[in-house]
Amino acid sequence: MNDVTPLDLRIEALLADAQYDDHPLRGALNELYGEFRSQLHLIERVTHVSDLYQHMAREQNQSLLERYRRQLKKLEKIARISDRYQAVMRDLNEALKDASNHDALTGLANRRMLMDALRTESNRLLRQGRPMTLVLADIDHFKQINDAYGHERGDAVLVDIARAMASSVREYDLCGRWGGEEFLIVMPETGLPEALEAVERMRRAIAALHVVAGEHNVTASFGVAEHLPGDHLSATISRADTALYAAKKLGRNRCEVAPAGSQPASPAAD
Ligand SMILES: Nc1nc2c(ncn2[C@@H]2O[C@H](COP(=O)(O)OP(=O)(O)OP(=O)(O)O)[C@@H](O)[C@H]2O)c(=O)[nH]1
Repeated sequence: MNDVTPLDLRIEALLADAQYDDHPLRGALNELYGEFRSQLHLIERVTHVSDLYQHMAREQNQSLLERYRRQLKKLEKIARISDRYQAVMRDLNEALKDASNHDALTGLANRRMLMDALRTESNRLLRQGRPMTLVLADIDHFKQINDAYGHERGDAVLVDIARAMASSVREYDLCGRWGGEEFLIVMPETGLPEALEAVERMRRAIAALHVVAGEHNVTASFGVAEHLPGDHLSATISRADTALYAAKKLGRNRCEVAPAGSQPASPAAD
């Protein structure tokens, strides 16, 4: 409501005064004042509607802001869940990769990982023109452990021997389980003299476990073959195997070195 001003009071008093009833300007003043009041009323209504509109717009803005904040919170929650899900998937993938590359019993590299490493290393060494050495190790009289103490004890001995061998090689050598009670050690950029030193460390570490198999302390035999750039992998593995067989024949708990250069196996497996 508009306030009544002193001018309003004055005009209203003039219009009410009987002495001006016949004044020629009275009618015009009355009309003008009436017009003024109705314009004022109109302005008040427009102002009121505008206030209402602004209030509604403010409310709408606030509810939009509120909805935006709620959506943002939901999105943040979804992003957190997605991050956690991705981390779980990453861990699962790692675990899967780890399981597919490692032997479940000993934790060493399995045959698949050994073959991958062999291919990678032989290609790298071919480019660099450098040798590597492969060592096949086989536990002696292992069957007697199983026969005397049971398969579980045999498994435990395999784990101990695997640990002893892996800790006897350098960190860039790869010691893996080739199968059964047989192990393969890949020694990149390694010539025969260094490889034989590592084999001797392994042989001693196994003997030092003092695991008894029947009448024997458990030992291992080793076959060593140098892989020169250009050699076929399958041929080198085969030479190491032949040398291992020779070590067994010559009394076990020893190492034999394959003669250089002979390529007995088919290169098709490379
Ligand atoms: N406990 C256990 N035994 C295994 C495993 N893999 C292979 N073997 C056993 O290892 C034994 C290997 O026996 P053989 O091949 O006769 O060789 P060995 O008794 O070690 O004799 P030499 O190699 O000639 O010195 C077998 O009895 C297999 O059952 C395994 O994962 N766990």
